[in-house]
Amino acid sequence: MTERPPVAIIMGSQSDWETMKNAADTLEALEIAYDARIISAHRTPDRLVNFAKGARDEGFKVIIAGAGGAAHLPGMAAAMTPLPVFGVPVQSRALSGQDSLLSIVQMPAGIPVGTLAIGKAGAINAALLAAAVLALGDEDIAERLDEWRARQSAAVAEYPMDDL
Ligand SMILES: Nc1c(C(=O)O)ncn1[C@@H]1O[C@H](COP(=O)(O)O)[C@@H](O)[C@H]1O
Repeated sequence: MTERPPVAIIMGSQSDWETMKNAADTLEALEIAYDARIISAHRTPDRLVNFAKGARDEGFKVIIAGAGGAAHLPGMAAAMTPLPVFGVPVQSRALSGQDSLLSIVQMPAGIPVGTLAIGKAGAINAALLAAAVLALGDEDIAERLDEWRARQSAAVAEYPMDDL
């Protein structure tokens, strides 16, 4: 039997993929399998209910949810699953992602969403946090995460250069 991906990346629209692909690429760099799906609390509510209620039984361990504007997806997913949900505010055109950020971050006590930064950095960090959660119970992932960080440190020059 092939092992089920531990991470689900869900997003409100195809238009979010440009941002959320950064989470997928980061997971790939860490050799962590994921399943990416378009699910909208607004446009595909039944798909959300089916996914969120069944996510744990499907074998997922962490959910990364990206959405823009009135970004209800991460919170609604969190309401229907006990799995940790990391929310990525996608940068909206009208309000530069401020709307996405505030929609995701300001959850009522009792249903947490771990909210990341707006856009690409948030998507990358959501993947790294997902990896950190998985690393608690998986030494191979822990090792790959350490190596990833070491590579990142090594790539930062110690002194600034002119004419780059
Ligand atoms: N915030 C949500 C939800 C949701 O929260 O369920 N569903 C779609 N959307 C967002 O609408 C924006 C515009 O979507 P379109 O580009 O499809 O018009 C996207 O950023 C999406 O995440």
